[in-house]
Amino acid sequence: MKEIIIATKNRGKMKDFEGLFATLNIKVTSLLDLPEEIEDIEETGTTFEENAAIKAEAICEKFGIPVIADDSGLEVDALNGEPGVYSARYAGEQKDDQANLQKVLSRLEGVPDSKRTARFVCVLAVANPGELTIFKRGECEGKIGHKPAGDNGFGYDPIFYPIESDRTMAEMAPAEKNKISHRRKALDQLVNWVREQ
Ligand SMILES: O=c1[nH]c(=O)c2ncn([C@@H]3O[C@H](COP(=O)(O)OP(=O)(O)OP(=O)(O)O)[C@@H](O)[C@H]3O)c2[nH]1
Ligand SMILES: [Mg+2]
Repeated sequence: MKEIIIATKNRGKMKDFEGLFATLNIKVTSLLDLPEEIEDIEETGTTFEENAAIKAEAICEKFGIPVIADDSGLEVDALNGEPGVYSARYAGEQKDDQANLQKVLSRLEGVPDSKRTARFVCVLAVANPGELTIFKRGECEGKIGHKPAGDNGFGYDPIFYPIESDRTMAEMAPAEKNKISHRRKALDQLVNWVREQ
């Protein structure tokens, strides 16, 4: 079985990836699974692409092997695209999913359903030693609800209704989220690209 490192410390993302890569017969290892502790990588970019490249290239350089990184987030139209690249730390440095989603809900108070459109974005960067980093992007359109619902997933999943769904992403089974998610779409693009090589 092939193995690939995903430059992430986010357990929610890793759960998604484990499901997504299982069908490809690839074992995924996160930065939390490595024997040595990996220092936090500062995400100084202002785009998903920049931050994904920073993470993938830092770990690729350290180990000299191919690495995938995921930079992702939620863009809410009524908030001019916020929280965007700052999704993980929207309510502060402690990366608190509950506080983050409550902040979105309170900023959207009084905003009618028709204006609660949003999307999840996922950019995957693949860094290979001595090669240019490549990027694949996936987006999942939806709407922000009025209160959290569901216990699955992570982050903003309990307040995000994918388009034409009457359930939030946190109310969906993991396999169901993995059929329609931004992460799934970005990975599909990446798999297609690999097949074309
Ligand atoms: O409900 C959600 N379902 C998702 O599927 C999803 N994907 C991303 N997000 C949000 O966007 C941040 C990523 O920020 P991010 O890419 O910098 O990752 P992170 O800092 O959490 O971990 P790392 O991969 O950098 O180690 C996350 O923390 C979440 O708040 C999601 N929320
Ligand atoms: Mg991060």
